[in-house]
Amino acid sequence: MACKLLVRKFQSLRVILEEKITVNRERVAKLRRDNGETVIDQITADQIVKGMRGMRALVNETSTLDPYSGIKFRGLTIPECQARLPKKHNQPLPESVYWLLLTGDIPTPSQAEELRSELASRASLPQHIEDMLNSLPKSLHPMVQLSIGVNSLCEGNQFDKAFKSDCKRADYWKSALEDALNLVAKIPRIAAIIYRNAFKDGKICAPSQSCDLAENLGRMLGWDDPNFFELLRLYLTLHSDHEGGNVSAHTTHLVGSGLCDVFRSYSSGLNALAGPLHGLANQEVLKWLIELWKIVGDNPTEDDIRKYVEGTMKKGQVVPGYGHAVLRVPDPRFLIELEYKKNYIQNDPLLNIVELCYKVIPDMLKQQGKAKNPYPNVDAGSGALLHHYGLREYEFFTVLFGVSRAIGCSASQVWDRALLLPIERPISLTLESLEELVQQAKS
Ligand SMILES: CC(=O)SCCNC(=O)CCNC(=O)[C@H](O)C(C)(C)COP(=O)(O)OP(=O)(O)OC[C@H]1O[C@@H](n2cnc3c(N)ncnc32)[C@H](O)[C@@H]1OP(=O)(O)O
Ligand SMILES: O=C([O-])CC(=O)C(=O)O
Repeated sequence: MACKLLVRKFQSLRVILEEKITVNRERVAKLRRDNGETVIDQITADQIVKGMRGMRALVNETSTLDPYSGIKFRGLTIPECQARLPKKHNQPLPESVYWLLLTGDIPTPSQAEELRSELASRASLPQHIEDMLNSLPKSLHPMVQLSIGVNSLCEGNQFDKAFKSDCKRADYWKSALEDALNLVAKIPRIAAIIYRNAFKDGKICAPSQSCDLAENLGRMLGWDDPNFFELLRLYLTLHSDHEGGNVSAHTTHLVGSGLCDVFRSYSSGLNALAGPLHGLANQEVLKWLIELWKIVGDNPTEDDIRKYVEGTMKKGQVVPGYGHAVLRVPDPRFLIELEYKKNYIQNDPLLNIVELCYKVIPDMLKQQGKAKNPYPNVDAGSGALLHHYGLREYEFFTVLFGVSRAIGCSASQVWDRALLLPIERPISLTLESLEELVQQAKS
């Protein structure tokens, strides 16, 4: 018996995906048939001991990252997404970003609306998950709470049902899509409950059927400010995806490759995001900036900033928000954050400090001579923008990153199942065997 149609109400997205999946499966089959044994790259010993940097080893359809021009979502830069995707006010709707990442197509306004309405209809949580979240200690880091909340969504997931039934492997993507839609629809409410419990009075409004994902998130967090919703739309676009090799996307992909459903895979991805060298930098930057602001006041000089940065470096710490494993230019996402400040925000002292840091820090990192990329990344500016609109509890910031990254990671997981990608299982080496391999390669 064939797998039942799980995405009943959602024919257009499903039909579009089905057509594209058929074409892309044929591409994979042809690639393997004609060129499966073709050597396309070499690996150095350095890459093996230095975090696989530059090693091209994963298939990921949703986005690509160029060291010099930055991220492209399905071939579109973020400014192109801002110009071409259906939007509300001036920023793309998160739903249109999701449609783009899932299908590779720019949605029509009615397709974006269809997805908006579908996600809004799924935005509430089962009562027992709300109760469970409400029972967590307020002191538990918000990212741990988010990971627990997302993990708990796996109960009754469609992917496990399909796996345990006689659903064909070729149809797994359909249940993966169903779960992916639920993840993206429900994660804003998990995030908002965590925020309201940890930092406010625990009361929270219900999600609205008529709002987009960003406005619903903003309202449930407790805001009633269209400008904040607009910032959230930008934030959700900027952080949604960064090709497949970053720590959170790669973790999600790896866990999913063992055929874990998207909730458990992404819960693992969230734990990966919570590392200070990755998504937690979002929080670390603001903590660092607030300390700097306290010391230097509203109108610091470049020398004031230099002194503070020197202090960070002398302690042997990284300057948060600077550097990148792939990018070799200022992160285009950071430049868009500065542009947003220029267009919408007059004279915010903390954001002025962010700009002054950008003038001073790259030269200092160049002088230090260690960081391969001395420029700011996305985390250098996003927290100060949230701070401007009154969201100041920086321990919560990476949760918003996690809400956004669910869009890219879950779209990728649908494609992992669509392309029938197998369990990921590379081979590790002991130092001894690596030394031997190096000797063999040289002789
Ligand atoms: C959403 C994101 O995940 S964006 C990244 C967010 N993270 C941060 O902002 C934290 C600060 N930045 C960093 O720690 C790093 O630049 C990373 C993790 C982003 C990239 O790491 P890598 O690819 O290993 O960087 P790179 O190859 O340039 O590192 C070389 C050396 O420069 C140092 N370095 C890199 N960035 C910085 C920095 N911002 N401040 C000080 N030193 C740095 C590294 O610690 C490393 O030192 P070591 O040789 O003593 O071990
Ligand atoms: O690409 C990376 O390694 C980190 C990053 O900027 C992201 O995940 O957004």
